[in-house]
Amino acid sequence: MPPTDRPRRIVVLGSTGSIGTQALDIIRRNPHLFEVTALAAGSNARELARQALAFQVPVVALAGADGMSQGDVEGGLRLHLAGAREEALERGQLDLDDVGLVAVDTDDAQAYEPTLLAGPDAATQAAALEHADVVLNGITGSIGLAPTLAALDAGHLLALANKESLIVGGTLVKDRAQPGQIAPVDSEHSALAQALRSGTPDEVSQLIVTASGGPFRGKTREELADVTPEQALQHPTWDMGLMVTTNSATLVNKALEVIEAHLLFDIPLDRVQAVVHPQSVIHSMVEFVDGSTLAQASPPDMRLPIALGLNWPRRVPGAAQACDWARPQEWAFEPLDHEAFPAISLAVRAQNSGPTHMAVYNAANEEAVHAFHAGTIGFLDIVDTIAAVLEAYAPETVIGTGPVTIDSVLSAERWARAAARARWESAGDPGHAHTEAKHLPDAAASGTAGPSPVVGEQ
Ligand SMILES: NC(=O)C1=CN([C@@H]2O[C@H](COP(=O)(O)OP(=O)(O)OC[C@H]3O[C@@H](n4cnc5c(N)ncnc54)[C@H](OP(=O)(O)O)[C@@H]3O)[C@@H](O)[C@H]2O)C=CC1
Ligand SMILES: CC(=O)[C@@H](O)[C@H](O)COP(=O)(O)O
Ligand SMILES: [Mn+2]
Repeated sequence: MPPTDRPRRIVVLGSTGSIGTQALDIIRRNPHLFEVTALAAGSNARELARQALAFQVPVVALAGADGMSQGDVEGGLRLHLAGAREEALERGQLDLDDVGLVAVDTDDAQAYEPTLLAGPDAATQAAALEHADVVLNGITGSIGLAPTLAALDAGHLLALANKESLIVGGTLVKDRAQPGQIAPVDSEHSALAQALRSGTPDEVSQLIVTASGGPFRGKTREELADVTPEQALQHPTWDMGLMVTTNSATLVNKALEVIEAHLLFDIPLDRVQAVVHPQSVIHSMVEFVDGSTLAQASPPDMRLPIALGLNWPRRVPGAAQACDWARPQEWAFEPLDHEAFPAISLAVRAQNSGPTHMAVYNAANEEAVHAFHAGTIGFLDIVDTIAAVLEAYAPETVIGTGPVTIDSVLSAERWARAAARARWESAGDPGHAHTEAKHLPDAAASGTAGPSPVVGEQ
């Protein structure tokens, strides 16, 4: 556990995203508790540079867009740092996403010379920095796996928003973590962790993960056929990044979260259930063996679980607004519609099918979500793609029969991404993508298909 006699040194991975910018707001409001040791982002060099200068961050990491050379990524970051310095010297302040105006001292701006990390492994290197205490993984997607493993191997507390890394890594991630080394940031899992403090493990009867139901709650499968990317991004209660917002609309997010709860809290999958709660005020519940159910409630604001994750296991006073009990309000619950939204039952079957099936599920979903937003496939094709790719997945031919390793997870992912893309790339009729065996990649050739490994190049 990080020391308590000085501010915790925080590494923020995904600092330019929804989780990352809200984390910086918490850090800024609590300088006695936190200081920023490193920031890492994907391609938003401008915002990253402004954050780095405003927070005087010693290490700044940028992956860069696909195909960019390390030199170009670093060069671009240097240019943006110079631009941020110029603006700060001129105005005495910088306006940051979610943080607002931050005053920048002239001498600090002039003297600022951070260490730069650039390229695909930059976030992983930042996660492994020796002098850090806490790594917040707020990267989107299974590209967050290598940084998650690096943070655990370095012995840091891992404040985990990037659920994908736990789900695709499965026991590989769990086995690397010391007890208590992962502090959940996902709102439902933060809620569960808080409620679980009320009883011993053998007193827990089941975990109940709440779901907003997304923007299409109540729609039938037929009604979902023509929904647009714009509609899918209208989340009823949360303001989040594109991937997780789309996943909320398909209920893939809830599917991932059910598996996440199972893995994080060592509860058998058949004792984790999901229920729709449209207000997103109760973030999840734990039912105990005596019939008692404990719920964690707060208005939907990720600053609460982010702050608790950064300061785990202690709370951060004033992190977010509490419920207003003077105001009339209603909290509703309703069962899931598994027919219109089959993502959760699909995930439960996948998790029970083998240790790499959820890596295949997630990779197929990531590809399909990008294709949906590119206008290549329809909304229903997202989960249909996951189902078809899982159906075609033969682990013995794709990854062999040995024990599961990082490399085999990455091979399964590569195969799944290629299999998903084959549905629309070779279909010839992109608007009506569908999977047939002939469209799927040859499993034996999967080692050469798809993007480069996430971890394998370290
Ligand atoms: N947003 C929310 O409220 C919640 C999010 N989560 C989870 O948290 C994670 C982040 O979500 P969210 O903040 O919404 O996502 P966003 O899309 O808003 O942000 C993603 C962040 O990841 C960065 N990134 C992408 N690729 C890399 C890379 N290779 N190396 C380093 N950084 C990279 C992006 O950088 P850039 O912008 O520069 O490309 C950006 O900073 C997801 O796993 C999500 O499921 C969970 C609960 C709630
Ligand atoms: C805030 C958070 O944790 C998100 O993962 C949220 O849960 C998404 O809402 P859904 O319940 O609609 O998936
Ligand atoms: Mn969540």
